[in-house]
Amino acid sequence: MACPDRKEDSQPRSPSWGLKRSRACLTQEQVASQLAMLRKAQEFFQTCDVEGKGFIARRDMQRLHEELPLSLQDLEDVFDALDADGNGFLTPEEFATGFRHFFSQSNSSQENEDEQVAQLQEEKVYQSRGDGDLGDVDQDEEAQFQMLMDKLGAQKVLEDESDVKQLWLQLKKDEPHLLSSFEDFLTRIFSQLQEAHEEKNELECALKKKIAAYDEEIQHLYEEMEQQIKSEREQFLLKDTERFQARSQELEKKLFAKEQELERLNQQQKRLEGQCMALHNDKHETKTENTKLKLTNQELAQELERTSRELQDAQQQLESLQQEACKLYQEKEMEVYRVTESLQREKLGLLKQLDFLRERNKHLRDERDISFQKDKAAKANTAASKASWKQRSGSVIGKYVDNGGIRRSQSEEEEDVFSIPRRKSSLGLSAYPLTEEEPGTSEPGAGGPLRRALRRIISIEEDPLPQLLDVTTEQPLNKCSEEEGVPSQGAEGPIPQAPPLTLSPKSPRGQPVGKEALCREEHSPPTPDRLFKIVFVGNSAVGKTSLLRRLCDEHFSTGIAATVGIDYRVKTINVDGSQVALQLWDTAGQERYRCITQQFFRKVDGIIIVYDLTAKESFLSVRQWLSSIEEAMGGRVPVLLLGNKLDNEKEREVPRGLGEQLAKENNLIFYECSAYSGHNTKESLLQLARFLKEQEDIVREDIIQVGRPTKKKSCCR
Ligand SMILES: Nc1nc2c(ncn2[C@@H]2O[C@H](COP(=O)(O)OP(=O)(O)OP(=O)(O)O)[C@@H](O)[C@H]2O)c(=O)[nH]1
Ligand SMILES: [Ca+2]
Ligand SMILES: [Mg+2]
Repeated sequence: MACPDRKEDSQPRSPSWGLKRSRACLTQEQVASQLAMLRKAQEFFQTCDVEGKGFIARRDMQRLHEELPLSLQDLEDVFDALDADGNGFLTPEEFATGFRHFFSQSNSSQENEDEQVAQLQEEKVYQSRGDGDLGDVDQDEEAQFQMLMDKLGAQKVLEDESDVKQLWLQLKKDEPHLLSSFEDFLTRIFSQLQEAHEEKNELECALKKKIAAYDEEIQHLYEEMEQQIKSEREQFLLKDTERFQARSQELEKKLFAKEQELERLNQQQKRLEGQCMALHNDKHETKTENTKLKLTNQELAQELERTSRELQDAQQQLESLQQEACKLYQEKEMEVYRVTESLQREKLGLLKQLDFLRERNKHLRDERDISFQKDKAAKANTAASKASWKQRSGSVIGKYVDNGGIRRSQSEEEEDVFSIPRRKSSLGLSAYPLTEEEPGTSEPGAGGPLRRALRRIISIEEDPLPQLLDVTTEQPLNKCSEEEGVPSQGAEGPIPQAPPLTLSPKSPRGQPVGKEALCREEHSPPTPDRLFKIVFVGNSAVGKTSLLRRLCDEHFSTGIAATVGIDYRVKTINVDGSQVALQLWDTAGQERYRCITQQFFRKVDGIIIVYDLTAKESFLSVRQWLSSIEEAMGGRVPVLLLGNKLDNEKEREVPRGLGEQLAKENNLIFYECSAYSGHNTKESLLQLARFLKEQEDIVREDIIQVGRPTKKKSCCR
């Protein structure tokens, strides 16, 4: 823009410009000028775009300030005017369009100026003419020429009419006939020029249109490109966003997984913490328990110490008691020995008496025979003589002389009288000397000796009841003490009172204590041929007394008081065809009576340990009972273990298996029974009795084989 300005300024009225203007009336000339203008515009554009960017920025325009005589503000205005779309850049097209526009404007202003100049020149010519001598003629000619010009419309085409005017004036003057030709020529020329001018305008218009179309196309392309870039960018952004989203999703997933993992770990940690806490608590509890147990342990140890001290004391006491007992025993033995001696002396006396009586008897028989023969002769007195004999036979001797039937009752009587001194002389001496002498002294054919030899040698009379028993007032016990009591009074002098005929070979031993009970129960069966002494032991309230009552009375009585001291009953049972009398001793289970009970162990044939299967501790005490039996008898006695109260199954505390196991371990006979229902009571007793019988049978065989007396008791266990 500055460039044309500059050219305008530099050559405003140059003759070449006037030529150009005249040429522009022609189409070719117009095109050529347009091209030249474009070139110029291109040149100017390149000048402005020093860096060759392809566009001009505002900055580039401002640089021209130094080269052009324009202010910065002017340059700014120029730039704004050229920047048609106002984007701050001037494309070559914009530049060219602007340039052309500017040019055309400046051209039209130039034309106006030119016209004015021409008028001024014409005025000057006219003035000069007016100034000359030819004033009127010239004015005429001038008017004519002007009219011609006007007619031709030359003003529009010609810039300088002076040449044509001079030529026209010359012709008019010199050759007026040519003037019309010249005027025709001018008319033709001017019309052609007019046409060319119009053509040029048309071309210019077309060019403008084309440029506009071109610009539009470029604009369009530019827009398209921009659109494309935009879409590309959007696409790229979209892709990027997608990628980003995918990536973020992936990351989110990962994050989620991590979070879950974290959660899981957290939970695990919590669980572990809980466990830790629980363990800690446990530990704490265990610790406290431990300390408690330690304390208890210490206490127990102290108690143990105390108990062992007490035990020691008790042992010492026991030892002293034992020594005392031993002394007493020896004293007793001595006394027994003395009594036995006196008895033997007594026996010798009695034997002498017996001899005497036999003699006497013989004598009497002889006498009777004689009198009988005498009476035969005198038959009238038969009845009287019979009566007198009966009265006699009432005497003791008569009884003795009588048959076996009488002999039995006699032996009973005899026992009543004699058994007591013999019971008193018990303990070891027993009836041995008696039985040895008896075969010789007794009548042959009495049938007794062998049988008696096989009989049980020891009977319960050998065991004086402990003095404590005198306290108990149970019926059998009273009888026992009565029996004991009566003869003991006469023990000092039994010989004078006893009739001489009482020593019977048929009486192997005294009737056992409690024979009354036995006789009461067993009236019909014959006298039992064996007797065993059995003792019931076990904790208090296990049902020993109840069992005894069930066995002897065959009923269960409620509300039994705890047994005090010792009591007994006799029960005869049939064991495989033979009658066996069982002397059943009931002991007190309470702790304070234990020492009394233990004294009984030494002289028993069998022991029944009872426990209550609904009370565990009673079962646990069984081992204590076993050891005290072992202590007293050395394990030589058969033991029956009874678990009582089987009827009360729902309160059972001791499983059957435990009882069986204990029995197996200690080689015991074992039953579970009920005194209440009677279940297994007889069966168990029968089993024990059978065992005792078989055991005794073996001993008997041994005695027969060896042919000498053996100690009765044998071990079965
Ligand atoms: N259900 C049931 N109760 C029984 C049975 N035997 C005994 N009893 C009860 O057990 C309690 C004690 O019985 P006792 O026979 O006096 O016991 P004990 O062993 O003689 O006791 P001490 O004399 O103190 O040694 C009583 O209340 C009886 O009724 C039984 O077989 N079944
Ligand atoms: Ca622009
Ligand atoms: Mg009892």
